[in-house]
Amino acid sequence: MHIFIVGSGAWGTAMAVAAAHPACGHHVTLWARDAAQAQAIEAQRCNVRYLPEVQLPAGVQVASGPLEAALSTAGADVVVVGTPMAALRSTLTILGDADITAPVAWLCKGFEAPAPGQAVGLMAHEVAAQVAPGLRCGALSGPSFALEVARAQPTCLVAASVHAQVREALQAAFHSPALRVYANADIVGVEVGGAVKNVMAIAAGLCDGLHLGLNARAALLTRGLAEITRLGVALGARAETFMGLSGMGDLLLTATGDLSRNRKVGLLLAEGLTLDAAVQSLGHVAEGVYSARTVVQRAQALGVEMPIATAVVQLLAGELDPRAALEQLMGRDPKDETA
Ligand SMILES: NC(=O)C1=CN([C@@H]2O[C@H](COP(=O)(O)OP(=O)(O)OC[C@H]3O[C@@H](n4cnc5c(N)ncnc54)[C@H](O)[C@@H]3O)[C@@H](O)[C@H]2O)C=CC1
Ligand SMILES: O=C(CO)COP(=O)(O)O
Repeated sequence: MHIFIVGSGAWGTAMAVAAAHPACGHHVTLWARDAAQAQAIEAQRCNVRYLPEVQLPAGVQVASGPLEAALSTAGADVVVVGTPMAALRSTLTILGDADITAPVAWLCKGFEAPAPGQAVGLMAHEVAAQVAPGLRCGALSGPSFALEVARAQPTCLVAASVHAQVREALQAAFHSPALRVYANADIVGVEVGGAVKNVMAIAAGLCDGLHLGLNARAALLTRGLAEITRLGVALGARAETFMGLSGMGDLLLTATGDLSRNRKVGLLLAEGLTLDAAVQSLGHVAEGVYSARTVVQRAQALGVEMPIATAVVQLLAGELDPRAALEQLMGRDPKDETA
């Protein structure tokens, strides 16, 4: 197969490496918006800026220049959008205008900040429905740190789409002995799980950075998953999805794994860094920082309570310090666990 990946950050590059690995054996075009970055990746056969120490297999070809032209030259079987959420709308607009007929999948995990003239921020599949309704598309998500995938360490992903053709194309493109790709028709659940776990991972970083203890972290993850599930179900997802790879799986990984950028934001805030300083020090996107407010707005609009996510929003806005957030959460009235 020929796979075209838009965006050459850590994750786009790792997925290019995975698909071109001899175990998968596909031909990949990795498109970078910055020509100088594309040249550097090609010259070194390594993305030193975003994924150092991993060599690109021979099957990866690096491209740049106008995206429309690169896409039409490539004639890809699958197109993958590996940009952050903030660039999804503009990228899907280009793909929609180019009348791409191949299946399209995005890798980003977030909720959009409200676009101009829009009351609420959208999930990725809602953005696609707005700007590129003709695309056959879906999400590729699940617990997966880029570095481990690029090193062919065992990983499971989930391909989510309402179109069986898209789910099957993603499995054909990426399934290998190192990378199992499950299919799930519940795109709402998969997207909510992938986006909201980033917000919970910021909270988990804070929890660990403040040395609140293992009990506290287990409580945070469990009640965090309850919040994620409540919001997802209210948005139309199936509750079972949140016990899967994009729910519990990605929450566990991101909230406890030190490769997570979202968790790192929480750890750095606990050290007393400002949000700007924490974000600057990452050198990569931490989607939870940008999604948290939209997540809470969508929850409020549906009458869904999300006390942990709400505390994260207040913390990120500088309206609450971590200790006050803890008091706010622990001071809530007793509740029925399953309510
Ligand atoms: N890094 C990881 O382990 C994983 C990341 N993700 C998700 O994938 C998305 C991308 O993450 P990373 O690659 O890690 O981010 P990153 O911060 O490493 O790289 C972002 C890349 O996107 C590029 N970019 C930004 N705007 C663009 C545009 N308009 N067109 C083309 N390229 C553009 C940047 O130049 C940069 O190369 C995020 O939503 C993240 O949550 C999902 C699973 C794993
Ligand atoms: O989504 C991820 C792992 O599945 C990556 O998480 P971070 O963006 O927090 O590094």
